[in-house]
Amino acid sequence: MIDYETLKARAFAPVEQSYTQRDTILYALGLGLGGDPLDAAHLRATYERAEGFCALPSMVNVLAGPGFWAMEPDTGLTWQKILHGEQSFTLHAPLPAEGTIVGETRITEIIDKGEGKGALIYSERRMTDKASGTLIATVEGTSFARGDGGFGGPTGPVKPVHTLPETEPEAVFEHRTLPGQALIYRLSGDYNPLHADPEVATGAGFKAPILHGLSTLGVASWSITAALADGDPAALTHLQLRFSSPVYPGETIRTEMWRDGDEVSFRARVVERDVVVLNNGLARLG
Ligand SMILES: C/C=C/C(=O)SCCNC(=O)CCNC(=O)[C@H](O)C(C)(C)COP(=O)(O)OP(=O)(O)OC[C@H]1O[C@@H](n2cnc3c(N)ncnc32)[C@H](O)[C@@H]1OP(=O)(O)O
Repeated sequence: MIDYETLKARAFAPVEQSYTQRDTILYALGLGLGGDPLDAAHLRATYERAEGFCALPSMVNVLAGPGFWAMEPDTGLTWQKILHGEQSFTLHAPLPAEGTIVGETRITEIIDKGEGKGALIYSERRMTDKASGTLIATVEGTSFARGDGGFGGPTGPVKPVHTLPETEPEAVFEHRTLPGQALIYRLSGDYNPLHADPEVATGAGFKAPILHGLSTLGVASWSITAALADGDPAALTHLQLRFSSPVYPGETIRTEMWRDGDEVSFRARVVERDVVVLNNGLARLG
């Protein structure tokens, strides 16, 4: 059972993470990039000598975080039933391809959706470049704790969601994920067994381990810049979305986009099952 005051005040020590170009490339491989090794856009993220090689902006989501802290025994959370509900990130400065980042995490609110429905845990991480002191990024996430509703906490306000146009998408981009993608992606720091252990996955109600939501988010982030920013991944400065359904590794993700100046509304669907997996997306270029 969640104790509202205790969980909201949970202290997270600052996390200092040094990473190299090898980590930057491993992150990109965990999005299924490199699956087309003759494609310049794939190489730009996976080969350090390629022209325009850089860290993908969405990598801020895996750096200097507290890990899957819900598994720690004193949280009161049913960690096996937690799903990633929403995520956003904003780049205040480009993410270096290697360096040392300090992340400071806090829980900003916990919303009670009711018994049998769940709880929303909102968190925020501010990420600073250690060498220069520059604020690099702000990352916000929502955990949907399906087993922990009815704890007597506030029932709102919830974060507003971005509304997509009702017209047909103006651009689409397809990316085939790898069957072993979750096993690669987890090496960037999210070791939740839900993404690797078949027994844990079936226990949580899935037919097999599901892909990390943040890997799907990385695919959509990269796809937007591949389709609308001449393949320059660093053009992406903000992205927010809601995870609407799980993805199984090996499925094809089609990102559907509407552009309005620097802003791109988007959603993504799994082609094989025709299911929307990312919804209410908003990205900013430049
Ligand atoms: C630790 C795990 C890491 C991972 O990476 S997991 C993989 C990535 N995440 C996912 O695959 C999650 C995909 N999303 C889902 O499966 C579902 O989506 C949810 C289980 C999260 C919710 O589904 P349902 O309970 O059927 O939602 P509803 O009946 O459509 O709405 C109930 C209330 O919940 C709000 N809500 C729905 N989806 C989300 C979301 N993704 N994040 C935050 N809130 C959400 C709605 O608005 C509504 O609220 P109101 O009752 O006030 O009208």
